[in-house]
This record gives sequence, structure tokens and C-alpha cells, in this order.
Amino acid sequence: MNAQTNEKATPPETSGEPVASAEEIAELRKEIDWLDSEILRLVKRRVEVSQTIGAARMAAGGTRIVYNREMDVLARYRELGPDGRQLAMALLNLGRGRLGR
Ligand SMILES: O=C(O)C(=O)C[C@]1(C(=O)O)C=C[C@@H](O)C=C1
Repeated sequence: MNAQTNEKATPPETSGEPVASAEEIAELRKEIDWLDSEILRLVKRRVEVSQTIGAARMAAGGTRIVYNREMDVLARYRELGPDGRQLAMALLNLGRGRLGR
């Protein structure tokens, strides 16, 4: 962890961080790989769903953007702070595709 990222000089034993063995780190990395693939799958599905809704709304003469729905999405990610906002914005942008740019 520390040795690889060079982020902190304090050894984990003295900083109160949990200490993971090399084997545990290998397992945790597998979990991260799996989580990333699941996140990617879900994001792709979200894009599909969002684009389907957007296309239907536009075909019916509706607006490109529904602000109150976008506010709901932003609020959902607020607990993650500014990065959560960026994440929500990225999801909304992906769903809008070229329409929202
Ligand atoms: O909920 C909608 O009406 C959508 O079109 C989906 C969605 C979204 O991706 O969450 C996308 C664009 C809108 O501006 C609001 C929300």
C-alpha cells in the first residue's frame, strides 16, 4: 500500500490503519476488479435506460433535459461530496449522449 503509492511515510502499524497481508491485498484486488466490472455493467445499463427514456420523450415532443429528475440524481450522490457530484454529472452526461452536449 504505502510502499507502492508513496502517499504516506507513516507505517500502518503506527497510524492505526488496518494492516493487510500480501495475500489479503491480492484477494482485495480481485474484489476491486470484480466491483469495477459490475460498476461498468451497471453504468452501461443506466446509459441504455436513460437513452431510451430520452428518445421517447423527444419523440413525444418533450424536452431534452428534465431538471427535477437531474436534481434527484445529484441529491442521491451528495453523500459522496464533490466527487459524488462529479460522478452523478458523469452519469447524466453519459445518458444524454450527444443530446446534452
Ligand atoms: O428521468 C428521465 O426523464 C431521464 O431522461 C433520465 C435522466 C437520467 O439519466 O437520470 C436523463 C436526462 C434527464 O435530464 C433526467 C434524467
